[in-house]
Amino acid sequence: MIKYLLPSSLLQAPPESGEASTGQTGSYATAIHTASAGAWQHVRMAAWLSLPIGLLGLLPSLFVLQVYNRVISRGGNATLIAMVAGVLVFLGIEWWLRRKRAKALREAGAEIDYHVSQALLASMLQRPLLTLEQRPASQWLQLFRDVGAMRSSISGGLAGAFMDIPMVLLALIVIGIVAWPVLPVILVAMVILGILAWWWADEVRTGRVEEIAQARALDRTTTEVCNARTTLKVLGHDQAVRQTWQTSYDQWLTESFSKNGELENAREASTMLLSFFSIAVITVGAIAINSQWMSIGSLMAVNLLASKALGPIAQLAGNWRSLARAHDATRRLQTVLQEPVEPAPQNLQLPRPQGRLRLEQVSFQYHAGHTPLEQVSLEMGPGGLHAIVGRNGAGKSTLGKLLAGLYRPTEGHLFIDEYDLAQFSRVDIGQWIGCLSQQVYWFSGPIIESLRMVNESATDAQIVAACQLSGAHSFISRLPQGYQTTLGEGGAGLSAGELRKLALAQLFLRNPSVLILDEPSSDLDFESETALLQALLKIASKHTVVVITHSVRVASVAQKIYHVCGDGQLEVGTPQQLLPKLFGVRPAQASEHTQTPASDTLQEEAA
Ligand SMILES: Nc1ncnc2c1ncn2[C@@H]1O[C@H](COP(=O)(O)OP(=O)(O)OP(=O)(O)O)[C@@H](O)[C@H]1O
Repeated sequence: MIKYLLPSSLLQAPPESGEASTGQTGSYATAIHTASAGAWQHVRMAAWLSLPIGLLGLLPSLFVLQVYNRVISRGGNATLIAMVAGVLVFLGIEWWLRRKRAKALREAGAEIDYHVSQALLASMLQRPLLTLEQRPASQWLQLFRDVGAMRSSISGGLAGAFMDIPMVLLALIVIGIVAWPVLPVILVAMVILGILAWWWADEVRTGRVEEIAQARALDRTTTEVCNARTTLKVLGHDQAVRQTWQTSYDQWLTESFSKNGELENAREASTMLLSFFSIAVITVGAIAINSQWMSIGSLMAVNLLASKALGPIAQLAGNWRSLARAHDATRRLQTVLQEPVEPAPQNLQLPRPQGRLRLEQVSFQYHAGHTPLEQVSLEMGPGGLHAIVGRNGAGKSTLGKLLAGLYRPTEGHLFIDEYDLAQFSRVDIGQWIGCLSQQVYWFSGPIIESLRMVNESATDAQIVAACQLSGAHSFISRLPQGYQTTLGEGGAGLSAGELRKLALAQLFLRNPSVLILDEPSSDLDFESETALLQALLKIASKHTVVVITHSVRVASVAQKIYHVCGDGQLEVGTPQQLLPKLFGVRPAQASEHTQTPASDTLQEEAA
């Protein structure tokens, strides 16, 4: 049955896809197929249960037939009581079987939801940063909602209607036996309802494309407005945004309203047709009774049987929309799940590198065509503080992301010690290369839990030491609940500088060989920047520290400066060589406020 509810082409395991350079193309491509195979046993169970349910569904009509033909004419009350008792018992059994069938279908839906949701989340987290950045959050949310659409097509009313189709056949057989003169009327009714259901299915399907496009546009706008709510408040010019949102909303509402209207028409028309055919059955039946071709009991029974025969077909017409939605959802999910992901973690304990980074003829080009780096070769570390500088948009963060293994070079190779980074997943690389990005996102919840998230085995002493090193300990200590303070979404409740210090503490807790920090001091006050520089200098004695910065103070204490020129080229030199040219100052002037700590405040276990 899954085959009918979901696009059958997707339920076959896709052919082995050609492996991309990452080696993991389509590793989740079979997720829907696997989930459907898992759900199949529940669906099969539901299908088997449908047979006795179908048979028991005939009982009320046979009961009516017997009451009219035997009980009323012969006045046998004892027979009636026995028959009622029997029917009640069988109704109880039918109710129990129906509950079991509904549970089996729910389990089938849950099986699909569970596996596909997990595959979707894993594939989202495991895809290269560059492709991750290309799909907005609203589209990811839509995909997770799509999983729900798949589930409800299996466990909702539509699946029940499909399961009841065998009942249609049984009902027709009984009608043929007890009331053959009305059989043609019912067959004609079935054909008309079937044609209408098919025709509406096509209507729904063709209209869905436009409706989906409008719904997506609305989702995108709504997500952006929600993300930018504080900015809008600050700027105080929400009128333009309201206008954009309203336009998008109106377009979606108009489309959805007209599609809903068509479906309502389909549903109402089905109900009216059922009533019409009921009258037609009674009329033909009455003529047949008058001609003594059948009894009144048969007519009463056939009235009940007709609803059993026509009900599932009428229900299908009303449920096409959810079938169309499930089809679209499954196709979208399948496309996304087939997209390339990064290699899976190697789970191999390799010797920890010392932290020597080497770029060999590396070029990097964005899909849009921009090439921030062209044939760049360089070496950093092991150890030491290295500053990457350059004008806005020159390509500093791009270089940082390449060094962190977040972007893969378009050409050339990148090594950490003797290892080529191309062979590792981001999870593997993450043990050795830690990265603090320009935008820090903090998860809601107690501070201590978010800190522990990055290193579950960290002791309390190590967490406190990492916070002391990053400068977070002093402000956390002043909070009434200290480390147990619960922060809101995105770290609401703390300042940008405080959040940056917390993110730094997380980075220190991971204790990587190489630390890459993208503008770590951008939100920090003068004193905090001084403290950070002292901490970084100390860490740089044992680790390779790469800082992307616009700060002349940071650049002045670096062992080497890497100037990203913006034309794809890179200039390397000491602060003495490059500071006067790039910042117009001498290193001594820039670093006069930065002294290495007199006492050893660095907690070795944290770094
Ligand atoms: N995901 C992306 N897709 C396409 N182009 C991008 C992407 N990210 C950055 N760019 C482009 O690449 C160039 C370098 O960006 P990058 O973020 O590396 O600059 P930067 O030197 O770090 O700038 P800033 O000092 O402003 O942070 C920019 O021109 C930018 O428009």
